[in-house]
Amino acid sequence: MPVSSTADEQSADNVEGAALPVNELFYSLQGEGKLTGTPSVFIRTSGCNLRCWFCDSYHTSWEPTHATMSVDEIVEEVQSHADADHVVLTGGEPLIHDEAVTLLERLDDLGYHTTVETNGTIHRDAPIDLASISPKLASSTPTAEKDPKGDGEWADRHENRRIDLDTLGQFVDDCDTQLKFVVTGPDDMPEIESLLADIRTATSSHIPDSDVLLMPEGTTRDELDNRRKEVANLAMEYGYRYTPRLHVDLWNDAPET
Ligand SMILES: C[S@@+](CC[C@H](N)C(=O)[O-])C[C@H]1O[C@@H](n2cnc3c(N)ncnc32)[C@H](O)[C@@H]1O
Ligand SMILES: Nc1nc2[nH]cc(C(=O)O)c2c(=O)[nH]1
Ligand code: SF4
Ligand SMILES: [Mg+2]
Repeated sequence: MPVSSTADEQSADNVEGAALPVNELFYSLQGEGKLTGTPSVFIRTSGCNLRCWFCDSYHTSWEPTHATMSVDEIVEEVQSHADADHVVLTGGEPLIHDEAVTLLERLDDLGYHTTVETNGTIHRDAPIDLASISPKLASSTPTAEKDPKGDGEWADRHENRRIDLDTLGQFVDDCDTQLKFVVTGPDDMPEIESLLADIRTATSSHIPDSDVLLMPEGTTRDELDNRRKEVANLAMEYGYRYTPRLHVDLWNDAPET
């Protein structure tokens, strides 16, 4: 479903009941994490509380764009992909929206397996089969040199918001989780190690190393060609999993993939 209206152009006034700003909704293969390769319907909401400089979904964060869809319309479109029994709710940051809970409850009632792709800063009580948490490292901060849009105006806000240990602990307590770190290079590893130790302290649940995934930063095949081997070697060195970005390998940076 191509979506081109902007937040300002379309209001929720003509949508009945619970509604969400949807940037795109499409059928693809899960490209990241433990369920890589699983046919899945993706619902990408718009709006985010962070601003990673590398965000591969620029039109949900730096320049949010969306159509407003009711939960009924979203569910109907999900069901039109008759062969899918997995749904991925992503964004943007999907959990900034109250109505994400209503949507997840409806999908759960219908028997779908739900994965939520989240930055782990907002926890909600909702039926989530896999919380795919990607805590943001210092290397994600949009400093003046890296800011894709301005001069680092978001850097402080991003830095202050990107990690909330209590919230991360709550996710691990409540849900099946994977911790999926975007890795830009070996310099990220000490922060991953110390953050993981802190999260393990913040939860009573065990986090096995097999639930920790290293994913190379990169939005195009060329960028991944330059980084994937180094990140794979780091996964072996530290005993964590490596996750590819299968959709980028297959379709590069095409929308709705
Ligand atoms: C666009 S985010 C949306 C969900 C949520 N806001 C988050 O960051 O987890 C979806 C996934 O893409 C990852 N991601 C975003 N930009 C990336 C990049 N340039 N390289 C690798 N992964 C990236 C995020 O870390 C997250 O795992
Ligand atoms: N195929 C595919 N798999 C994905 N897994 C997580 C994604 C996301 O943007 O959250 C994503 C995505 O954008 N495409
Ligand atoms: S938290 Fe996710 S959606 Fe938000 S800017 Fe970072 S990668 Fe993009
Ligand atoms: Mg993506």
